[in-house]
Amino acid sequence: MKPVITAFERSPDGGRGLARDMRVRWALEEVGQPYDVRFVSFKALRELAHLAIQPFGQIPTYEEGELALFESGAIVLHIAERHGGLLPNDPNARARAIAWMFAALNTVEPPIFDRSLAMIVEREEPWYEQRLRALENSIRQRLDSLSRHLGEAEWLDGAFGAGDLLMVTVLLRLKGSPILEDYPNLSAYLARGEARPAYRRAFEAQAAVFAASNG
Ligand SMILES: N[C@@H](CCC(=O)N[C@@H](CSCc1ccc([N+](=O)[O-])cc1)C(=O)NCC(=O)O)C(=O)O
Repeated sequence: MKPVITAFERSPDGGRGLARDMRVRWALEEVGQPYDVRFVSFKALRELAHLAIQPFGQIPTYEEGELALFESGAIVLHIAERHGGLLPNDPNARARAIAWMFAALNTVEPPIFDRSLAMIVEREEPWYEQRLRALENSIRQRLDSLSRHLGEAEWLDGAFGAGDLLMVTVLLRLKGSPILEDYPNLSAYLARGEARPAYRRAFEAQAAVFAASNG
């Protein structure tokens, strides 16, 4: 049975893969699991039918038989647990890989996401420049630590896994920014993620949705 995920019928990110269905698409492509997409409008996000599976009125969701899941990180973890290839079998290595999933979403993503949101909705505020500087300092603090951990390694902890998948989608939001260019090993790490065939298939799929909605 093919799982069904939800995504924006018209993504505000212009097909750049920043909406969080991208990480679910990528995980499904990495494990070779075909899936269907139910596209939702911003209006539909607020309707009871969607709130019943996503209490915060957002995408993505993941439905498979009786299971309905929300939270992109939890969905990636579920996919990794149901299929091989995204988490190590060794219990300690698996636990460390899950720690990196949390680090991506809980430690690194927040200032990066908040900066991208601030640059859209807070530009006119009197305190915008100060807030932007504070957010960029927080981002640099996180990237200093991440860059130091990664060093010249290919992935965060051994083979590519769910923690790398999430971390790459987090860093994607900084692609092309002067901040990321200050960390050559993180720019190369992002490029390695983007070069994966499964990433390319997921990226092209979400980009095609935007192109079709823009047609
Ligand atoms: N913690 C949740 C967060 C999900 C989430 O942020 N969903 C967003 C889309 S991805 C975040 C996002 C939003 C916009 C852009 N963009 O580039 O315009 C990119 C990414 C959403 O549904 N927003 C609609 C709403 O809240 O009303 C998860 O990880 O699943």
